[in-house]
Amino acid sequence: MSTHATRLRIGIPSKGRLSELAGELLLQAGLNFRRQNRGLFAKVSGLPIDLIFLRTDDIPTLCAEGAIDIGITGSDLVEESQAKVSTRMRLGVGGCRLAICVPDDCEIRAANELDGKRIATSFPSITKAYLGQHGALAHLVSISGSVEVMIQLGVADAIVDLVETGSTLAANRLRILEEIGTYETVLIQNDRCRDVEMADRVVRRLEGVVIARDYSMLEYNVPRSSLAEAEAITPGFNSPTVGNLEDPDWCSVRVMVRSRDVIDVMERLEKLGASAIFQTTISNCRL
Ligand SMILES: Nc1ncnc2c1ncn2[C@@H]1O[C@H](COP(=O)(O)OP(=O)(O)OP(=O)(O)O)[C@@H](O)[C@H]1O
Ligand SMILES: O=P(O)(O)OC[C@H]1O[C@H](OP(=O)(O)OP(=O)(O)O)[C@H](O)[C@@H]1O
Ligand SMILES: [Mg+2]
Repeated sequence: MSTHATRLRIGIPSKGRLSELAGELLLQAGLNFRRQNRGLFAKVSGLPIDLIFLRTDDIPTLCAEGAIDIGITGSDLVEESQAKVSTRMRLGVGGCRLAICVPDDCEIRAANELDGKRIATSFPSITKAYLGQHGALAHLVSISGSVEVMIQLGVADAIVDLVETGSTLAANRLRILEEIGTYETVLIQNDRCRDVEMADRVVRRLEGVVIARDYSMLEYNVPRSSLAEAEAITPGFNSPTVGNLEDPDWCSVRVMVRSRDVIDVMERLEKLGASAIFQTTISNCRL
């Protein structure tokens, strides 16, 4: 039986690209829930936590207002909303850029040339601030989606929108004029959290998953004479674990390595004389 008088409320995207990413992260962190078809509320099994399924762009405001204690949303939406919330952690997913874009064949070369032009965007606040810093006062047309088509529709001369792969820009014959910022999915928290202890527990669980997704465990044997060099290649998250082998001239090493660096690290260790080098996946961790 829980001793918590109140239940922690976590807001997560109900649909869209962040919805699945957020759900997977929570499940991997042991926050098990079952969402009924199109349901907007779910209990987390065995913990005093409720999940509320909300629109991604409403999550910063609802968190600042105290309707939810913590929430998962895009850092772009947090900035745009100017909501008074703290960013507890970056979740390592949903990376994208916000950029000013103009037609491929357009003469404009810098943001200050946009003075007096019409700009369509779902990010009017960030756009206004950025243009202001660059000496341009533009007429903003606030749109909630399909922003890239607005120039063709004759509504705008330029747009400010999110870019990930750049394929939407290419399909609409647009190019990036200037990049305003880079963003990713974050966990936010309000200052009047109902259960700070439980919120910290959720953060620790998510940290375990986010770090585990980024790192692999590498194990190898190396001659003791080369250990210092091997440790320089694989310094580990804190420090490598070194063990003895039957042969006193050799030792074994277990160490965390960023997954994207593993192939390169393996090659360097092999050159150094290491053998029996194994990479294993980490599915969760506490450091
Ligand atoms: N390629 C991308 N385009 C837009 N947003 C992205 C992209 N990659 C990551 N994101 C992040 O996802 C957030 C949008 O998430 P949301 O859950 O609203 O998904 P969506 O698929 O854009 O939904 P919608 O159908 O409302 O457009 C952005 O604010 C941003 O933080
Ligand atoms: O660089 P890319 O990989 O092409 O991704 C960027 C595009 O994806 C998003 O649109 P979304 O799919 O959310 O549609 P929307 O315009 O209806 O929001 C965003 O608004 C861009 O249009
Ligand atoms: Mg969208």
